[in-house]
Parts: sequence; C-alpha cells; structure tokens
Amino acid sequence: MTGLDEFLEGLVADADAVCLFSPGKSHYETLAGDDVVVVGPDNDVEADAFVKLPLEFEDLRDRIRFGVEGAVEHGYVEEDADLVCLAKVFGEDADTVARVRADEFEKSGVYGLFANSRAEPSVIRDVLEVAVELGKKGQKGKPVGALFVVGDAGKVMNKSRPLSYNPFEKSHVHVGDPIVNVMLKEFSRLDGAFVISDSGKIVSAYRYLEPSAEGVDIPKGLGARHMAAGAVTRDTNAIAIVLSESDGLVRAFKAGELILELDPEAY
Ligand SMILES: Nc1ncnc2c1ncn2[C@@H]1O[C@H](COP(=O)(O)OP(=O)(O)OP(=O)(O)O)[C@@H](O)[C@H]1O
Ligand SMILES: [Mn+2]
Repeated sequence: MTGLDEFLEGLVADADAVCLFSPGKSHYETLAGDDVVVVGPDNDVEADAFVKLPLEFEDLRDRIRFGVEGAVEHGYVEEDADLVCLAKVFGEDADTVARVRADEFEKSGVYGLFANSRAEPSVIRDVLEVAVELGKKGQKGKPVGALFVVGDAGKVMNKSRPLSYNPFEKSHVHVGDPIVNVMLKEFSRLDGAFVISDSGKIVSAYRYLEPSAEGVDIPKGLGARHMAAGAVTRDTNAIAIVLSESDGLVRAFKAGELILELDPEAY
C-alpha cells in the first residue's frame, strides 16, 4: 500500500457517518451498507436519510455546512458526529473528500432559515443576496439599513400600514429581477420595510410594521428595525432579513428569534 493509500485510509477511518453530496445511483449503492446521509437538490437515489439542498452552494464549505446542519437537524447524526463528506467539485462524480466534525461550525442557522419556511428557498437566497449587496455597497458609499419581510405577505400587510405611496402597487417586480438591485438601492434610503410574497413578488415598500413587541427579545443594542423584524416573524409565518445601518451586519429572524447573522464583507 502506498503512502497515499495509507493517508486516505486514515482520513476516512472510524467515521460515524458519510455525507454524500448529490451522488449517482451506483455511487450511493456502493456505500449503502454504511451510515450514509445524502445531501442534494433531489433525492433521486431514494435515500432513507436525505437533506434537501435548496440552493447550489458554490462554495464547498457552505455546501458541507448546510448539509451537516441539516443532517443534525433531521437527527441523522449526533451533534458531535465525526463525518466523512464526499462531494464533487470539479468532475461529474465525487472527487473531493472532507473529514469534518458536525460541531465544527457554530450553528449558523442557515439550514433553519431555508428549510420549512413559507417563502421559496430561492426567494430567501435572492433577498439575502440583495441585503449583502446593499451592505457591501451602501447608498453611494454611505451605509444603509433595510428591512425585508419575506413570505406570508397577506398577514404581514394586515399587521402594517403604509408610510408613503407604494411604488410596487401596480407593478410585478420579482426580488430576483436584475433591475431590483438598482431600485432597492434607491428605495433603501427611505423608511420602512419591504414586503415580499412567498414566490418573491415585491408586494410593497415603505411599510410600517405594527406587531406588538412584548415578549420578543433581540440582542441588546439593536433598535426598532430589528425589534420590528423579530416581532413580525413571531406573529406571522414570514421571515425577516435586516441590514443594519449601524453595524453593517445582515441578520435573519424567524418565529421571533434571531437565527442568522452574517457580515457582508465575508461574502
Ligand atoms: N416598525 C417598523 N417598521 C418598519 N420600519 C421600521 C420600524 N421601526 C424602525 N424602522 C426603520 O428602521 C429605521 C432605523 O430605525 P432604528 O435605528 O431604530 O433601527 P435599528 O434596529 O437601530 O436599525 P439600524 O441598526 O439600521 O440602525 C427607521 O428609520 C425605519 O425606517
Ligand atoms: Mn439604529
């Protein structure tokens, strides 16, 4: 056995489970005897343990993080499981091995944000991307803040009122449309929240959210925009994505809880 064989044998020895990312049928069948969790956009190998990957995470680290977080959330693996991840990076089949412990990543909340949310995962991704873009670029270099309420739009509209005329009233603009990046920069300097439907239609801008805030506890130091985001997600099935003008971070709230915090500069 060559040195490389020994190294690879050591790399995969005594793992608690294997996370297979988008495997082919034959590939899956060769490992069927082991403890295997399949992660991918669809369960076309009909795996018993499957984690749906709602987005093409280009970055392998993000892909593994999402898959592992989902495997733990589903209870397929323990929080401290020692895992071997097999994924394809360059080829048509698995060509990359990663050894990782499930508790390697602090819980990012990314899985919880995308999984079982009312809004479609691609809509959540689009809004996150807009918020990160705004965070990086700001409004002509000046930091901006923004509040996007995504999903369950009917209920959200009932729990809010207009601060000004709604420029999206007569139009059908989807949050993934390229033009949105330009428009939102303009709109982001104005008050209020954007309300976005489950399918990604921008229902309204300039909305003042009026959910009662009692019982919503958000990190100290965050103000009314974040409080409104926490409160509206407790009272509806929406999630909220907030870009803070004060600290430039993007945060996501779901069911009244802060579940994700990321720094646009890291993206
Ligand atoms: N209930 C609300 N509904 C919609 N928008 C709100 C609400 N409360 C505050 N905002 C928006 O948030 C903006 C900033 O308010 P504030 O500074 O209190 O929030 P914050 O949480 O500190 O946000 P930031 O970190 O961006 O400063 C307000 O100008 C307003 O546009
Ligand atoms: Mn503030």
